[in-house]
Amino acid sequence: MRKEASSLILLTPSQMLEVDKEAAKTIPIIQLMENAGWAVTQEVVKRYKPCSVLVLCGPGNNGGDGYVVARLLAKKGWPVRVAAIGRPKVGSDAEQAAHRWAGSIVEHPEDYIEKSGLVIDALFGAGLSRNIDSYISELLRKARRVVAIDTPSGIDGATGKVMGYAPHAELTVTFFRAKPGHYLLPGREYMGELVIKDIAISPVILSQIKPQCWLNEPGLWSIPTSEVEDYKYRRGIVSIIGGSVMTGAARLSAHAALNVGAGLVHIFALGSHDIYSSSSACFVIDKDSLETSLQDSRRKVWVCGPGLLLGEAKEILSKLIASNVKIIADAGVFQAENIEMLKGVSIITPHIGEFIRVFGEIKADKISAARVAAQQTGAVVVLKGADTIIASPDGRVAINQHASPRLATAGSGDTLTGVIATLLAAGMSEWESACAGVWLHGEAGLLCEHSWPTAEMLANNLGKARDNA
Ligand SMILES: NC(=O)C1=CN([C@@H]2O[C@H](COP(=O)(O)OP(=O)(O)OC[C@H]3O[C@@H](n4cnc5c(N)ncnc54)[C@H](OP(=O)(O)O)[C@@H]3O)[C@@H](O)[C@H]2O)[C@H](O)CC1
Ligand SMILES: [K+]
Repeated sequence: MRKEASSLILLTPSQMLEVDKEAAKTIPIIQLMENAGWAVTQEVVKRYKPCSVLVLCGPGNNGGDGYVVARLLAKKGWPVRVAAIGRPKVGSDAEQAAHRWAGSIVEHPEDYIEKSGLVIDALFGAGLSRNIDSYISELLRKARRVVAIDTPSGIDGATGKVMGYAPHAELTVTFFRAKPGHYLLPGREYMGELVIKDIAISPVILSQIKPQCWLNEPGLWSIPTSEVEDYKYRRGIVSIIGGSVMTGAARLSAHAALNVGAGLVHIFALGSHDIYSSSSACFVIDKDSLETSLQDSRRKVWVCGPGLLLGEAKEILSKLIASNVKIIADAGVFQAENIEMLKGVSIITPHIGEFIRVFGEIKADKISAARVAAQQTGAVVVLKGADTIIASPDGRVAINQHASPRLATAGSGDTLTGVIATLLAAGMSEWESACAGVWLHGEAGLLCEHSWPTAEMLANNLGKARDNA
């Protein structure tokens, strides 16, 4: 089902704290905590039969949620133990929640954790501020089945990084909106099933927060549908530079473009035309010079990079930039450690190795690095990986989790470039084309998950993927 763009918003832990502050103006935090604890309890009883539960409560509001869960599960007759790892501050909401827990508090959770049927991890959530210490990591290591409140403790909600240690949860229940760390790797691997629960915070607050990050799903963008009066020029023309030596990449890009609905695909071949013209009767192979081809005002979108040698990529890219066409740069273009060369390009699609070659090592995290690269080049950056990040020069970021590891096959990137080019040629914006292209590519991979897809198989599934968006 198509989701509302608002439900795809991801909030960093600091934005979430702002939300809490705003929400507290109308609903007391203790009530939000009750709602959060109730939401977790509901999800637990839905999935598990009554069993012995150990709730590990931290000193902050994450711990506060834990005390509520303990109380509600005990009320349902479940055998519950609570361990307080750090006491809540005097007068805090978490302290109030702790007071409402009438049961005992175990002093040595290490004596019970292995024997507990379920461990509720309510140690740290949005307020995680440093690495988990060795006592806590050793304790968590002993847990057999973990349900995490908000996030498994130790996962940085902003980046998905593991701060020292984090348990692998079976279920993670978060509230209002998810965080980037729920979907970025390695964090995503620690969530188990992720459930986002409404705890009565009004979405109106979001307009004050000005979110900049989304999960990449249909709803964030929409792809033009075919119309009765469609004709090839309205569907859009994609022009692809074909390498002189490595000809497979441009052919795959072209194949993908046609399969995902391009009206027309031109290939401008740098070497012999033969291999390109014999690949598909549907490709139009340019006979004119590049300069003449560029004068055709209907040909607004050009793909430069797949299968190109460095010298070829450099020379052609500068000519394309000078012609003011929209360019999607990939592969061959990233052989140069040169950011300047990319200024004037619309979309770049590097994988992590290519990204590092051009922009240098990732110092902080992938989201910040992709944002900076987008600002430096003025291009939408598609940082490809199992958690592809799409970053716009205006600061917007989308995280894609809609993909299969089986997409990691030779030529897969070339097909992605062809898809994005097609959407751009169909009139979508750079940002939307990049986001939608990444999702369609993922969907095509998921459609052939029963096998080990080749890039050609991926390309063949793109039409169906477009219909599913
Ligand atoms: N809107 C909502 O979604 C609501 C969420 N709720 C829950 O509240 C938490 C966030 O609560 P907060 O109190 O801000 O933070 P935490 O409970 O996650 O943790 C803060 C305390 O933990 C200490 N801390 C942090 N990291 C470590 C560490 N590695 N080792 C030891 N102690 C640590 C921190 O200490 P400081 O020295 O940094 O101050 C704090 O004492 C959210 O996750 C939800 O579960 C609410 O229920 C309301 C609605
Ligand atoms: K937690």
